[in-house]
Amino acid sequence: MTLSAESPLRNQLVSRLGSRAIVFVGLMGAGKTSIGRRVAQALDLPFVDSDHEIETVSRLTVPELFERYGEPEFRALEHRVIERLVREGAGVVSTGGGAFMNAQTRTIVAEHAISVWLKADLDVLMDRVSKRQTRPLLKTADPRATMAKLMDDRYPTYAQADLTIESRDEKREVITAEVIEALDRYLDLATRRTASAS
Ligand SMILES: Nc1ncnc2c1ncn2[C@@H]1O[C@H](COP(=O)(O)OP(=O)(O)O)[C@@H](O)[C@H]1O
Ligand SMILES: O=C(O)C1=C[C@@H](OP(=O)(O)O)[C@@H](O)[C@H](O)C1
Ligand SMILES: [Mg+2]
Repeated sequence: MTLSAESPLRNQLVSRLGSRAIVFVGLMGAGKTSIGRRVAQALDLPFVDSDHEIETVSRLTVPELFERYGEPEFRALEHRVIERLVREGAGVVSTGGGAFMNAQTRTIVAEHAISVWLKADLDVLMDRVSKRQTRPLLKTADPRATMAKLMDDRYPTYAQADLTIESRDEKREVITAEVIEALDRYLDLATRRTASAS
């Protein structure tokens, strides 16, 4: 899906968005980084991936951060980075899979952003994460069982996001278009509600 910067649909959506960011949440492999980037491109908005931003500010990779300083330090930095990005209204922000589990991060996101949960089933997630070995949490004896446990632990929390999109085995362009349509419907409804209340 490509919307030109002058497209009326794009302009209406972006104007209804105001200073809010669009924040992607969901498990590793759900497509937050790749779909987030495409949504930003289609809407002509800036794109930031929180893992990438963390790597820039720390000058370490995510696996190096986990190894040298441990997960709690990574989580603290992740919260600070996301808080800054979301408060800045930084366009589209794709978070790492654990970020939305932090209650303070969820509060900041609820106040300053529209959250989109990319939801995928276990087979899809495992297929996608198997291509790269860059996720420390999956360096276990049984990564599939680890991912299944993370689904159980995290899905009730991801479900608190404003929108849920099934990130199934479909072309990235199809999922991107579905996200934009869902955002458009959500913002349209919110605008109507505000208009009828005033
Ligand atoms: N709809 C899709 N179809 C095929 N591959 C996909 C799709 N969405 C994401 N991917 C691929 O799956 C891998 C994981 O996606 P990524 O965006 O890094 O997920 P996340 O940031 O949620 O962990 C990447 O190689 C990405 O290109
Ligand atoms: O689920 C998690 O806790 C993590 C997800 C990763 O990001 P992606 O979800 O983009 O893979 C990255 O932040 C880190 O490895 C921890
Ligand atoms: Mg990612």
